Amino acid sequence: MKIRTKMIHGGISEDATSGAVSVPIYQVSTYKQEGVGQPKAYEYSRSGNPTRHALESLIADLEGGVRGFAFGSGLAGIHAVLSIFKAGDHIIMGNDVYGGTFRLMDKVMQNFGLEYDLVDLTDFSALNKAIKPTTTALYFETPSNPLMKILDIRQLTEVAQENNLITIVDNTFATPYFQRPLSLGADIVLHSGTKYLGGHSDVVSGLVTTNDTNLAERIGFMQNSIGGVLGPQDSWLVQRGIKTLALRMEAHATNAQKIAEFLEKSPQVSKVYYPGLSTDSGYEIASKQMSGFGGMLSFELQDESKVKYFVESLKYFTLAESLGGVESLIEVPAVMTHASIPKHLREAVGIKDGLIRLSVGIEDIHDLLEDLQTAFEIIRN
Ligand SMILES: Cc1ncc(COP(=O)(O)O)c(C=O)c1O
Ligand SMILES: N[C@@H](CCSC[C@H](N)C(=O)O)C(=O)O
Repeated sequence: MKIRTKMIHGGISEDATSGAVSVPIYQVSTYKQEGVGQPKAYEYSRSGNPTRHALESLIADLEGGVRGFAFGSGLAGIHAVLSIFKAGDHIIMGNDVYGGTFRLMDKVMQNFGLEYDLVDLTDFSALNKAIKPTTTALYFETPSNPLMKILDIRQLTEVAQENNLITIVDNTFATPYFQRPLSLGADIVLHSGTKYLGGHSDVVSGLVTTNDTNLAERIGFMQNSIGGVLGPQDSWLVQRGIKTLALRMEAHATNAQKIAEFLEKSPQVSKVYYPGLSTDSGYEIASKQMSGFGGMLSFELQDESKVKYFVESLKYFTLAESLGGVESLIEVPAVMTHASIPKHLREAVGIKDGLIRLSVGIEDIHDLLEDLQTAFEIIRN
């Protein structure tokens, strides 16, 4: 089955008992048992729920995993995954990750004894130097949030395998439509389902999958033990969102490419970060491992002092945190999505105070370009 068909017919896509072509919302907490300790398919909705199970089987199918897991947020999913490790284990994390992921590692997991180092994973000698006898996993995003840094999944997983490390890839920006890390050697893939998978800025969720049955067992144990599961209504919303993922991702990427090319030509812009530009440092690897470049881009203005004025001058780009919905959003990572990373660390990886991030929606491109053009004119005057 091709990926576009899988989005509609993959996993569990209809109700076995009624024939309903959309899996119903099983709004239930518990299930009648046939005898003492004899549940049928489900026993309690934290441990399993048919609507959530349908979504979980879909993400596994889309990413090529053996089992999927749905959580109440992307961070709840990341927390469950990091919880499979033990105190003293060391994790190497890409140095350009979502601010909340950094905060979870630095301020929460570290208190439980998990150790970590942030490493520039485009630099293989830095990676090799960072590996210690206690290193157990390699964790990264590609494209990364917010610099759209592209990491070579195949090469990184080869290093990880040579050193017995588990590779965990946050595939939120690319989605399984444009990139499937498990097929490139990764062990665990995770998503903020809040973003492109849900696709309509109306649900917070997290999805995880793996192609390793032992890891699936460990993640499943943590999902049930910690309990940060996704509710049935939200599971249904995410599954519905995924049905149109292919169409949306094509539209996001087409618009983002045009906006990136427009920004690159603007005299008021000093730098554009978008892997679909042939001048971008990630273009070559992205062309190899992705089938499209996605809908996210960042840029810097020549005059950093105009950033606030610029982002507040737009009509169709809503000033808001989050991404991946049908509507275009704009934000300033240093003070919004990545404010939880200390300034010196942010600046060391290149997240300047003036960096602007766009989540390019699927509106008419002419309106989006006109909106940006008008804002440039406003700040010039
Ligand atoms: C790349 C990435 N991963 C994970 C997360 C966490 O997801 P959530 O907000 O759904 O917890 C986010 C954003 O929040 C993100 O941008
Ligand atoms: N204020 C929130 C930050 C949400 S960021 C949401 C998303 N990952 C994005 O990058 O836009 C927090 O502190 O958690």
